Amino acid sequence: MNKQSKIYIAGHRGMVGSAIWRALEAEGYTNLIGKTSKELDLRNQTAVNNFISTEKPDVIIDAAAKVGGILANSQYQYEFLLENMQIQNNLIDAAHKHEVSKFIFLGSSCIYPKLATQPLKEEDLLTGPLEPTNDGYAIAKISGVRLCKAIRDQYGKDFVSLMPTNLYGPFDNFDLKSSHVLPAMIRKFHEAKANSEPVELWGSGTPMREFLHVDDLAQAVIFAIENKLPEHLYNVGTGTDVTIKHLAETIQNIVGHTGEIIWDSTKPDGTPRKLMDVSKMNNIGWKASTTLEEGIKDTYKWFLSNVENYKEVKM
Ligand SMILES: NC(=O)c1ccc[n+]([C@@H]2O[C@H](COP(=O)([O-])OP(=O)(O)OC[C@H]3O[C@@H](n4cnc5c(N)ncnc54)[C@H](OP(=O)(O)O)[C@@H]3O)[C@@H](O)[C@H]2O)c1
Ligand SMILES: C[C@@H]1O[C@H](OP(=O)(O)OP(=O)(O)OC[C@H]2O[C@@H](n3cnc4c(=O)[nH]c(N)nc43)[C@H](O)[C@@H]2O)[C@@H](O)[C@H](O)[C@@H]1O
Repeated sequence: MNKQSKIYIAGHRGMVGSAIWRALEAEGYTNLIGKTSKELDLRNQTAVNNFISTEKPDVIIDAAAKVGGILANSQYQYEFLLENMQIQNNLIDAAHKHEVSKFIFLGSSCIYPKLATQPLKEEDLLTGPLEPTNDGYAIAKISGVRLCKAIRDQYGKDFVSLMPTNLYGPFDNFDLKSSHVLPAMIRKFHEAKANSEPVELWGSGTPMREFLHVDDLAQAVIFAIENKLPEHLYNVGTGTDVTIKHLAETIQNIVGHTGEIIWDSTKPDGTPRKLMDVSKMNNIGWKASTTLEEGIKDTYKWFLSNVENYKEVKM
């Protein structure tokens, strides 16, 4: 790819899409295109097909999806399964029909079996039952991985799937019903700190999670744009994880909250652990560089400048 290649970032206003856009601009890419969901509903097959046939991008990055934390995923399984399959099927098939030369599909670490041996290797895919709280979302993402693999194997095209671990950073979703844990904790501790009120967190605090700053993921995507990756599927993470309790204490310290933490055991824990084996991606040349503490500080700083504009998401 050269710096004038036309790159369509589906979902360019989201946390991931906007980070990829910023990173590509910073690298000197000049021909980026994006559409909001109002301008182009990616669930609409005809509209997607027309858009891709008119624009003829060289590269498509699929960062558009219905995304949410553990509660939203478990409550809206139908929408997470259906809408994600619609969005990715429409994009992948239009890219195939209109000779897009590179397609980067973004999935998630929840595609791997709930109780797979840790750390999770790419080869663990489809070797056991999924975590029930995100079964719909995971099945949609697995089908996206397999669709890209089928095109790659059958037609020799450069379609590749990157599986990021739990992500966070600027433009994250801070809506408490639909967000992931890290932005939820930032908001909860921030709002409780003035009066040292107690903060209620979900589950037992014992599950372990790996967290990657979204700017590091953006670098992995640029790496995949600039290199033809030899395999169809790569894990993208830091290779280290922490307990949810440790995450809570770290965020509590950074935000400056001094009140009590209460664990609400009526809320689900989800999968006990999902640490990625990132050796494949590390061995070909990409590595995460942001520490969890630096990343949380950066995200809290962003949150403070945008505190008036919480993204309240209707699932
Ligand atoms: N967040 C994480 O922890 C995480 C972890 C692993 C993988 N990922 C993956 O990364 C990708 C992006 O996630 P994110 O966190 O950036 O989510 P996000 O902030 O919610 O952004 C999602 C984007 O998708 C677009 N979108 C959703 N439905 C659409 C539709 N019907 N038509 C057109 N556009 C639509 C939205 O567009 P509008 O803004 O225009 O409505 C939005 O920009 C997803 O594939 C997700 O699975 C995320
Ligand atoms: C990356 C995504 O991760 C999602 O799983 P998953 O890591 O459990 O998603 P999270 O919603 O980030 O939750 C991670 C852990 O943090 C706990 N937690 C504690 N307090 C809170 C809180 O206030 N809000 C939230 N949201 N969690 C909280 C939650 O119970 C769970 O054990 C999947 O459902 C998706 O499919 C996707 O893979």
